[in-house]
Parts: sequence; C-alpha cells; structure tokens
Amino acid sequence: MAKIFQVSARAGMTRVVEPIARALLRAGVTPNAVTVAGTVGVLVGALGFGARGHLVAGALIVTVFALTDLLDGTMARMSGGSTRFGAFLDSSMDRVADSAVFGAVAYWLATQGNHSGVAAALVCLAAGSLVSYVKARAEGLGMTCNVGIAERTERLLIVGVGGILTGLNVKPALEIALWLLAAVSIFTVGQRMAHVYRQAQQLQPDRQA
Ligand SMILES: CCCCCCCC/C=C\CCCCCCCC(=O)OC[C@H](COP(=O)(O)O[C@@H]1[C@H](O)[C@H](OP(=O)(O)O)[C@@H](O)[C@H](O)[C@H]1O)OC(=O)CCCCCCC/C=C\CCCCCCCC
Ligand SMILES: Nc1ccn([C@@H]2O[C@H](COP(=O)(O)O)[C@@H](O)[C@H]2O)c(=O)n1
Ligand SMILES: [Mg+2]
Ligand SMILES: [Mg+2]
Repeated sequence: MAKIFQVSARAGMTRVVEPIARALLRAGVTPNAVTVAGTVGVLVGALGFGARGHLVAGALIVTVFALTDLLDGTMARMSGGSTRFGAFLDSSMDRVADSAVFGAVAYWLATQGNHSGVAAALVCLAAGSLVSYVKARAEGLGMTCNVGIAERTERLLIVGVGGILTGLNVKPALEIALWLLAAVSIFTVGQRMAHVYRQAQQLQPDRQA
C-alpha cells in the first residue's frame, strides 16, 4: 500500500520534476549541489521556522525542499548516470534532514512543556534512523530491504500533517501524529528485520542464525 502510494506519487511528480531537472542541468547545476541545497533548505524550514513554533511555514518550507530529493536523482540519471558518491550523499543528507525535522519538533514541544510529545518525537527520531540503518546495513551486506509501511516519505507526511494541523490550532494533532508515527516506525523496523532474516536464511540456510 505504502509502495503503491510512493510509486504513483513519484510517477505524478516526474512530469513536474523532469523539466526543472533539465533546466538546472542546462544552467550548469550539478545533482550533488541540489542534494546539498535541498538539505540546507530543510534545515532552515525545520530549525529556523518549525523549532520556533512557526509550524505551518516550517512544514511548507520543509515540503518544498524535501521534494528536491526527487530532483537530484532525476538530474543524475539525465546527465548520464548516477554516481556512487551521489547515492551516498543523497542517503546521508536524508538522515541530516530527518534529524533536523524531529529535533526541531522535539525542541518546540519542550518549549511548550509537552513532555509526552518530546518523548514521542525522540522515539520517532531513533526509530526512523533505525529504519534507514537496517536498510543500509542490509544493502552493505549484499541484500535488499525495500519494504516497510513507514518509509521516509510516509514518515515526513505524517509529521507534516500533524505539524500543520497543530499550527492551525488543532492542538493535540502533532502529539497524536508523533505517537502514531513512533508505532509504525517501530513496526517497520520489525518488518525490515524479518525481511533481512528471511533473505539471510535463503543465502546461508545451513548456518545458525
Ligand atoms: C515543525 C516542522 C514540521 C516539519 C514537518 C515536515 C513536513 C514535511 C511534510 C511533508 C513532506 C512530504 C514530502 C516528502 C518528500 C519526500 C521525498 C523523498 O523522500 O523522495 C525520495 C523518495 C525515496 O528516494 P530514495 O530511494 O532516494 O531515498 C531513500 C530513502 O530516503 C530511504 O529512507 P528509508 O525509507 O530507508 O528511511 C533511505 O534508506 C535511502 O538511503 C534513501 O536513498 O522518493 C520516493 O520514492 C517517493 C516519492 C514520493 C513523492 C512524495 C510526494 C508527496 C506529495 C506531496 C507532498 C506535499 C504534501 C503537502 C502536504 C503537506 C502536509 C504536511
Ligand atoms: N546527488 C545525487 C543524488 C542521487 N543520485 C542517484 O539517484 C538515486 C536516488 O534517486 P532519487 O530520485 O530518489 O533522488 C541515488 O541512489 C543515486 O543513484 C546521484 O547519483 N547523485
Ligand atoms: Mg534524491
Ligand atoms: Mg535523499
């Protein structure tokens, strides 16, 4: 279900992204520059706006710059192929951006004295990082791990909707969204662990787990 959403959302975005990618390449902009600039934009949105309580502005700025994550890969493919460093940079910058988003949310909730919300944001930060780490480690060991109900896009959407609703005065929305996200992120870690376990068993069936 999550995969179907991602694939169809991505297909829809492609028509918008490709002309922008072509124009940027013509202007001499590199995919790696877009990767870094997108991350800086997310940092500004999250830390400069979200952490100070400008939740709607923060979420909108983060959304615009998070979407540039679709642009860098498209540019790389258009300009003759992806690079190993580009793939490494893209994934590493995703972690920086996600940390800023959940760090900003935790900081703002702390300023509001919402300790339950802070705890939820920290669980989301840790579990979200673990979701990505498990995949990176599996891929490093030659396996695949493209599974799970709460991949990055879903995680950002959930915190974004919560942030915007709270910014629009639906006060408990962000805290509820964060606890929901904490649960689905932990579940996703389990899904990925199980997926890797099954692959490892198939690759080395005679070895002890
Ligand atoms: C107080 C401040 C609050 C701030 C809240 C933040 C708000 C953010 C709100 C919404 C943001 C939604 C935008 C989401 C854009 C995400 C783009 C994205 O991630 O694209 C990349 C994704 C996957 O590409 P990769 O395979 O290159 O990425 C991998 C991924 O990161 C893996 O992560 P993992 O799942 O493992 O954790 C890493 O492991 C791997 O390293 C990495 O390479 O691309 C896609 O396939 C999905 C494309 C979907 C496009 C999303 C379209 C969304 C549509 C509309 C967004 C606008 C919504 C507006 C409403 C906002 C409501 C809040
Ligand atoms: N600076 C970059 C960024 C990305 N890539 C390649 O694109 C893949 C990700 O594609 P997205 O559309 O999701 O951004 C990534 O794995 C790399 O192969 C790149 O080469 N340089
Ligand atoms: Mg990208
Ligand atoms: Mg990225």
